[in-house]
Amino acid sequence: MIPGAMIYNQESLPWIVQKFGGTSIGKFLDSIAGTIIKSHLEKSQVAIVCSARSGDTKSKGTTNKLLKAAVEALTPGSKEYPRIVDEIGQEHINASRDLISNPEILGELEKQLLQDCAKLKCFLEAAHIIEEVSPRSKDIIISVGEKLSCRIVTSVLRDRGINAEFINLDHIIEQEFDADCLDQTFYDYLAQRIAEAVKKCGNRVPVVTGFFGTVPGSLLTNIGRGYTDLCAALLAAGIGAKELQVWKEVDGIFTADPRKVFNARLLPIITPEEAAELTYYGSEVIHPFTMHQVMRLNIPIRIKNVMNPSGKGTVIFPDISLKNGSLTRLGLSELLHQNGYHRDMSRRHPTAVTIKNNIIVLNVHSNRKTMSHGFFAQIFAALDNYGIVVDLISTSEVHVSMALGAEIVERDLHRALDDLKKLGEVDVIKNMAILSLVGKQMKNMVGIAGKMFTTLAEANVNIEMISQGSSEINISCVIDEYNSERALKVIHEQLLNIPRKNR
Ligand SMILES: Nc1ncnc2c1ncn2[C@@H]1O[C@H](COP(=O)(O)OP(=O)(O)O)[C@@H](O)[C@H]1O
Ligand SMILES: N[C@@H](CC(=O)OP(=O)(O)O)C(=O)O
Repeated sequence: MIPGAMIYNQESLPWIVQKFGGTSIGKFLDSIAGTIIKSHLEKSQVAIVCSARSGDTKSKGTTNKLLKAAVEALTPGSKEYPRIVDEIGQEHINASRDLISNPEILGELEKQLLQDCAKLKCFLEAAHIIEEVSPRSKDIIISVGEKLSCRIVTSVLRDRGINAEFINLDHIIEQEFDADCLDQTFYDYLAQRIAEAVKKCGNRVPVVTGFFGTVPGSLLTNIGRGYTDLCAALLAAGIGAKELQVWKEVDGIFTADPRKVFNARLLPIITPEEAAELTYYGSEVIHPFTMHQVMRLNIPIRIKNVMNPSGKGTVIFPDISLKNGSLTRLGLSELLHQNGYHRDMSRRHPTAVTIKNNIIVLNVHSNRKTMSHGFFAQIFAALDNYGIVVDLISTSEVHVSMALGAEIVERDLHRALDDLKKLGEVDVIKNMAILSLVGKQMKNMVGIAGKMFTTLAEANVNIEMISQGSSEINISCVIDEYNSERALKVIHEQLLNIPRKNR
């Protein structure tokens, strides 16, 4: 390359999609732009998808601040929401000044950032006047986070000699869809639309807002927080990428949360079902909708660490790779054996253990002496009426125990309880945790449940409820949240701390 010449995507190379989370952009943009993206451009065409910027933690990040501004806009006489927007604007300008040396690029960027913030202030002002923030308005408010973040990333890349282009997905959805039934047709449409937007960039490196437009029924309601992972997966699917890389601040997926279990092992490979189960039950490494969109097209996901870019990370590999032989092409069949999988993809040992805190248990004991048909149906109808999702369930003929995430609105819970009390005796236990042992086809591992519960008993951990679903992949129990970290550690020690030669 001629010194000083701009770097572009090279059309003959295969695509990879790289997704960067908010805290990574907040803390490591210098190395993301200067090292990570640059080095991948040598072997691939790269498309970047970014979340809204966060400082040290997601809880103090831009998306949470924007949601707070939306709440403030509804508070009579509040002066807080314009202040929050100014604070967000200033943080982004400060970050840009720290990272960009070219005065022209910086000047243009600051102008754009100020414009986005001014527009947001007007929007919030209007919401304040009409005293209404609809789900759709909330989406528009949070979309500013990804816009500001992607503008900075694009400018920093240009400053480092990479010819990047900002892509805003605000208006990507032009067709009508039924908000109550966002099926694969909708996701296929989105994948194709996002890919079209990216292809319009030609050989410039696309920097795509992880926020994707007017999702019917609202993005926050129908997809939820962490939606950027799904956006990246849809782009990977639409563009036919050879790999989706999700960059985080952890080396990959471990046998347990590495912040809590210090000798947790990094898993070089994992099946999508196992990754989904871990994500759902507390190890929030990737948005749960992400997996399906890429796996169905045989595209692997690699979780990598922005603080350790040369690490291999964890590969979530598509099961179908096994069937059509592409696993060998991906260089994974050897890895598969080394990592405790049999050829039929069952596991020799459990894969990981995870904890989901902040759980409520509901016990319903039927008031009839004999089983009346419709008892279960009535329970689920009562919960469904108030949009309450059940994480785990265990039943006998006249007794149902359910574990629910405690983020349920208190009012909805009370109303559901009133309905449930008509069916029988109900008791509610708060501050509980779900402990899940995950592993593909665990039902074939004779004695594993026995070992799990003996280990907990020996550690004096009382079990409130047990569930081994038909999924074959998860044995879960509900324990007191107070015991959760200790339980995680003993289960890891006894069931996952497997000597290398036996793995
Ligand atoms: N089994 C697991 N493997 C890896 N990380 C896990 C696991 N369980 C929980 N975690 C936690 O998930 C977090 C995900 O990475 P991080 O980059 O910090 O998140 P985010 O992108 O949401 O900011 C880590 O902080 C890690 O401690
Ligand atoms: N900014 C959004 C979207 C997102 O995907 O975030 P992250 O990639 O940092 O989890 C959120 O906070 O939910």
